[in-house]
Amino acid sequence: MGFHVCSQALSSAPIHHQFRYIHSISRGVRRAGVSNLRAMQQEEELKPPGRVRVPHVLTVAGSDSGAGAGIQADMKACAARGVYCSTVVTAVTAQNTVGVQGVNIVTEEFVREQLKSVLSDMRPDVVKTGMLPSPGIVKVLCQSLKEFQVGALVVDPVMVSTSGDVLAGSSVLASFREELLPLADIVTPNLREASALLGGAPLETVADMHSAAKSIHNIGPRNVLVKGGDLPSSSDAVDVLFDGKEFYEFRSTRVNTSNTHGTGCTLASSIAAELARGSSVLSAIKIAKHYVESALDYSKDILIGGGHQGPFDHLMKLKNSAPDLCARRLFSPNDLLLYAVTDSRMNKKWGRSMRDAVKSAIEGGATIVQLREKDADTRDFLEAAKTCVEICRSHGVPLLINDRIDIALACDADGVHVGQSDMPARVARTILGPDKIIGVSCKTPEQAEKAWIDGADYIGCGGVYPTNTKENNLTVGLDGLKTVCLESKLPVVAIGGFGISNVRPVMELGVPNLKGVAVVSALFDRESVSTETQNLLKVIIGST
Ligand SMILES: Nc1ncnc2c1ncn2[C@@H]1O[C@H](COP(=O)(O)OP(=O)(O)OP(=O)(O)O)[C@@H](O)[C@H]1O
Ligand SMILES: Cc1ncc(CO)c(N)n1
Ligand SMILES: [Mg+2]
Repeated sequence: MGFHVCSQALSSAPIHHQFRYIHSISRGVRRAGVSNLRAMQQEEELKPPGRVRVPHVLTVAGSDSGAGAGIQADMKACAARGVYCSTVVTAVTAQNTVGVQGVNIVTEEFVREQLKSVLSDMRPDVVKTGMLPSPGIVKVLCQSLKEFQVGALVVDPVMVSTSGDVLAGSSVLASFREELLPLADIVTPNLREASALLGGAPLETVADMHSAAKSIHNIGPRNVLVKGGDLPSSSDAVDVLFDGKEFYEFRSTRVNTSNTHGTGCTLASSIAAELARGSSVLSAIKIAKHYVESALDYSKDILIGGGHQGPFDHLMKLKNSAPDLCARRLFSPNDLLLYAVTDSRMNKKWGRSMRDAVKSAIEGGATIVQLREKDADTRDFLEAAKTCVEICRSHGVPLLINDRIDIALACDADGVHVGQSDMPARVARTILGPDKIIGVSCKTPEQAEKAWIDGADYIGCGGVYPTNTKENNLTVGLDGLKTVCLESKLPVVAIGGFGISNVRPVMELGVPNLKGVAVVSALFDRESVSTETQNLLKVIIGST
């Protein structure tokens, strides 16, 4: 995305959090009352020791039953940006990807009550408004904003949904112009809303957006962002900001998708979220726009609903549980049956690339693959790992990386395997999140218990037989393996010195937790990896 005119304004300002931008960005809401800074200083003094205040946006908006726009979009956007979001509901809509089927307006009295509950107690940093369906509700809001001061006010002047349905009638226009906009730090109309605020002349070009931004600024808001998501002729998604002095154009690549329901609400609440985190207006817009573009790009091929405009995925996670889209599925202990661990030295010895080694193992029937790379440069390893992820994913086989959490994240592997002196599993889980697979090497029941507590998915136990792929490695033997398996709450894969000749006794131990064997030399220190894998698999299946 490009940012024009004034990029130096984007350098991030010092982080004194709320106090800083309260001085710098806003006037309207605070001008009406006594110093908010003093109130916040007092609050800071009263804060119990050891507790931290978190950035907080209050959204005053309508509910969208389809959850792509409105209150639901605001909450998801704030959550995605790490900001708490409280909600005052102004209307409940029956809405889906086809359009708006019904609107039920909340009474002015009850909007007032919700505002009072939140503003008097929870002290949001920023208020963001969306659907305000009646002049009475706008009035109640403006009164509350004057009574309980906030750090900034972001107004998304929602009037008509993209489906063409009216969410706030023309009677609200006058209230917007006369009461709400003069209090706003930033107002974010789309093309139709900008046109309506200015009496109806259509906006068709970026030049029109510039003059509209300037005219709306005369109504009183401190900043005006005219959004060009619906500009028909533009290959970029261009938004124009006027701050009273200068124009700024924010451009991002137009994502080719029909899943754009709620982009406007999302942009405005992301701007509010960044303001709450202490950004300047310019930085907040830049970050918010980049976020919307990323979320649209991530969601461009998801399918929710049969209408012409679908929602998108604010948290960019939904595809994790859609196997059709990324061929990644949740970990199953049965994946451990024949676990192939690559070895860089063996690959070198046999003149194979990591990619070819992995491909042959999968062709032979390996059910999970771990890349164990001790020699390569990080950059080379990453490139090879990316290729292996593609191969594994196209075969539905999980791919793990030994030890290197950074590589696992960078190549989007399915998880990691860590040893007792690598990154602790608990930290790995925090970094990788709940969806990645984590395995831990364990030799004792105590280590297995710790792996379970730390949130691992399986343990690797060994070396069972002596092996030369690991120096100074204590052998636990079949008895040690059995003890760990009986105690472990996690599924176990046995490792260490396995081949066709000695795998059977392991599989015949008869402990339910033992789910498979992990093999290095017997697959990769051989002429044909796929043949060896196939033959070993036959023995394993034969003995289970
Ligand atoms: N296809 C797209 N690709 C990238 N950015 C987009 C796309 N569509 C909209 N945007 C961006 O999303 C933001 C919201 O723009 P838009 O003009 O669609 O608002 P809106 O019409 O109020 O949204 P809503 O659909 O919620 O009513 C803007 O920053 C816009 O540039
Ligand atoms: C409730 C609600 N607010 C805002 C919009 C605008 O996208 C919508 N469609 N629905
Ligand atoms: Mg739109």
